[in-house]
Amino acid sequence: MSVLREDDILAQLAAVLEARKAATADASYVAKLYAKGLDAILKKVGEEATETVLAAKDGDPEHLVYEVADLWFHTLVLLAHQGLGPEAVLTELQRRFGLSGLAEKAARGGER
Ligand SMILES: N=c1c2ncn([C@@H]3O[C@H](COP(=O)(O)OP(=O)(O)OP(=O)(O)O)[C@@H](O)[C@H]3O)c2ncn1[C@@H]1O[C@H](COP(=O)(O)O)[C@@H](O)[C@H]1O
Repeated sequence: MSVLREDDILAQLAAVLEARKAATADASYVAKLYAKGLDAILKKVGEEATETVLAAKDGDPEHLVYEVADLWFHTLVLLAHQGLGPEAVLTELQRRFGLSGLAEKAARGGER
């Protein structure tokens, strides 16, 4: 069974991110990011991660949700740029589901 339905917002967004690979940079934020390249995308992911941390510290749930949405969005752009989609991450989370994080870490023999 697929981890993602076609009408799921993640699947719809992933389809738009794929389509933006053929778009011109002046008409689309995503196409502009693709044109800037991997380092620019990674910079946005780093910025949004920092903004998520700051939002969590300020205690406003709406602000936190807003920043996590920015972070998820930019990680989806990163995945698309690397030829991947959300289904790869969801499949990995599904594989881990029910596995104790502590047991998994012990099986690895400590830190990764
Ligand atoms: N979900 C998003 C989304 N979330 C955040 N953003 C953009 O990500 C940027 C967040 O960066 P910042 O908060 O740092 O704001 P900023 O100063 O404007 O950003 P920079 O100029 O520094 O990059 C903003 O420009 C937001 O508009 C998004 N841009 C697009 N999408 C989705 O992607 C689709 C395709 O977008 P386009 O390619 O622009 O049509 C859209 O229809 C949406 O569904």
